[in-house]
Amino acid sequence: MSHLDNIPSTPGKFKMEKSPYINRLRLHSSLAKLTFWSFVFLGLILIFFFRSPSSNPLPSDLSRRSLRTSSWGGPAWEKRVRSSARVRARNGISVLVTGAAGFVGTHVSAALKRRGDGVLGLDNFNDYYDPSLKRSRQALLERSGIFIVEGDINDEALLKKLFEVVAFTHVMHLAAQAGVRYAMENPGSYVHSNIAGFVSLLEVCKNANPQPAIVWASSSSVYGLNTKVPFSEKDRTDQPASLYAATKKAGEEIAHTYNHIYGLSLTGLRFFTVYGPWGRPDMAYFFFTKDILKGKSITIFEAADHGTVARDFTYIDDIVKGCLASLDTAEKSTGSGGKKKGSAQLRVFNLGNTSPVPVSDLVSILERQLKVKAKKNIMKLPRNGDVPFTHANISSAQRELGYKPTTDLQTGLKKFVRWYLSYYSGGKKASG
Ligand SMILES: O=C(O)[C@H]1O[C@H](OP(=O)(O)OP(=O)(O)OC[C@H]2O[C@@H](n3ccc(=O)[nH]c3=O)[C@H](O)[C@@H]2O)[C@H](O)[C@@H](O)[C@H]1O
Repeated sequence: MSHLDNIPSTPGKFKMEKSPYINRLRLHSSLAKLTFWSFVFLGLILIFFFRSPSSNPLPSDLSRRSLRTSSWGGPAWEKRVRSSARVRARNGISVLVTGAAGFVGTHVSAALKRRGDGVLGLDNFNDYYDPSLKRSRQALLERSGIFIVEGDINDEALLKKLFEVVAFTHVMHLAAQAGVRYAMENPGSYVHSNIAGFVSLLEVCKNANPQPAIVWASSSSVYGLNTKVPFSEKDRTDQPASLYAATKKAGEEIAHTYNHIYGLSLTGLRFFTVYGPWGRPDMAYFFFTKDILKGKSITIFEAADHGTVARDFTYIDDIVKGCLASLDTAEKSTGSGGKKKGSAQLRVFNLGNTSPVPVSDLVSILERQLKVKAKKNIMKLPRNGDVPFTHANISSAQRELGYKPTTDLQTGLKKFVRWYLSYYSGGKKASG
């Protein structure tokens, strides 16, 4: 019988005085096991921290929509960031564009780069609509030397790092959860992007030294159920019809707070139903085009008593001009390192087209341009966030920014249809 045969099967019953040698052996083996498992545990913790720079766990519905920050940092990454943000024109500005792979973000980034400004993009590439369209926009921007960092505006560590690498003079904040109807399906995503994300960005901007001037996307939807037209910036904005509108309105109040406490220069732009090439597949003009071409029926909403539903559709190039003029006229923030040194600029502008068009007319224009008759299904405007009409008064933007829209819906849709046909005939499938 060997010594080991004496070890009782139940360790707790082992008697030290009876077998001191075996006891020592057990003690050594326990210590070895303890050390081994401690190393494994430590290793797992290290792997977890090194692999996720964004340590905030996200709610499952948000993580599903791929909002996690992918890996960033390191000398090669910093070099790309610096090179993309390098100003090439005399008196140029360096701009961090959030939501750069989005519809407006792509157009604004490209326009800034064209005039020699430094541009760095940031986008989380979530799957609210077909991410492959966002990747195509990214490829387009890459060709003109714009790098889009893949990350979420809620990732303050990443934002801080970006400001350490580049002293941005301006932020064009376009990252948002858009869409008025989707807010009933996924309300959390609106709070996450439009409120928490905006605060996270402002926190980093307020601590930056120098603080950047910020221009950001509000929305025509803040006018909610107002009946007085055209909508003016002086009108009330306290009756939002959707959670989307409510989060944009909250953004305007949050902007006031950061301007008041920290001296951040902030300009909010109330966009009116922006459309055009590289647009958003969740918007009516886009999916109407897709469905008309497929022979699928489309639903056209009508207001009470068969009333017309109309929008002040605004072409993307006009919006881009308004964005650039806002950046160019933005005064510097007055604070530094989180401290206010004096009062700073706080502005809100309508950027619309000033000529509302009934949705039924939008459909007629599409039918003519696509040379296909739409199968129409008329339905009462559902109570899901939609408002019956929008109409912008743009006198303030005209005066302060020199903003003057020049593209009517017919001309703008022609450009959109041309892009749509060429993009989706190139092997891409319209989805989302
Ligand atoms: O200005 C804004 O701030 C917002 O503009 C946009 O919202 P909206 O003006 O509602 O655009 P969009 O959905 O294209 O519906 C257009 C019209 O088609 C009607 N509509 C819509 C769907 C449908 O099936 N049938 C229909 O008639 C519908 O009733 C409406 O009259 C952005 O999506 C939003 O993110 C925000 O930026």
